[in-house]
Amino acid sequence: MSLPEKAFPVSWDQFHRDARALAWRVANVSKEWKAIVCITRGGLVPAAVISRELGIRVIETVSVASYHDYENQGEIYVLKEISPELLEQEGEGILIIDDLTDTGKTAGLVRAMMPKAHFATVYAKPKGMPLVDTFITEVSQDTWIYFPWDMGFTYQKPIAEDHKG
Ligand SMILES: O=P(O)(O)OC[C@H]1O[C@H](OP(=O)(O)OP(=O)(O)O)[C@H](O)[C@@H]1O
Ligand code: HPA
Ligand SMILES: [Mg+2]
Repeated sequence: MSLPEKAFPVSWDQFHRDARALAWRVANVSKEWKAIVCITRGGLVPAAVISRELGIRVIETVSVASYHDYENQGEIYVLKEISPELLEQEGEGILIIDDLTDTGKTAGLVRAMMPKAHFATVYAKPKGMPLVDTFITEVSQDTWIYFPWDMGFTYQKPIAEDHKG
């Protein structure tokens, strides 16, 4: 697996804060969201935080999978569709949540299913930005975001050891 140039590791604390900030932002867009549609799997965690903050109890999932590694996105596929009742009115009043948008391919695919829904992600890279309505933090395209659910504690070498001649 190839590695990106830059790394942006996110702790659980940071993710919780950023997801809560996203809840504040979308609360200012509407007080009456009919439901959240979260894009699994990454959208599940921010959807839980936003659902709690805004009291939205109807949560639907759409499962889109694509990534193999940093450089090769691979084919994009829908593993689970949105239930037909939620697709009525082209997604009006629906809040779509994902953890991030990168190339924008996932966002483009789900947006096409519900053109009137509001699309929100916690993080956004420049290529995906035009496809989302609200996001919290911009991250450069050559950065890989490391989410807390993908990580574990490991030993860190002291900085001085890398500088020994
Ligand atoms: O803007 P894009 O280039 O389409 O990339 C963004 C998508 O990629 C990741 O999901 P992934 O497909 O890896 O599946 P996962 O959520 O199950 O990890 C991430 O959670 C977004 O959904
Ligand atoms: N981090 C984690 N998953 C991802 C990313 C990223 O930067 N881009 C697309 N899926
Ligand atoms: Mg995803």
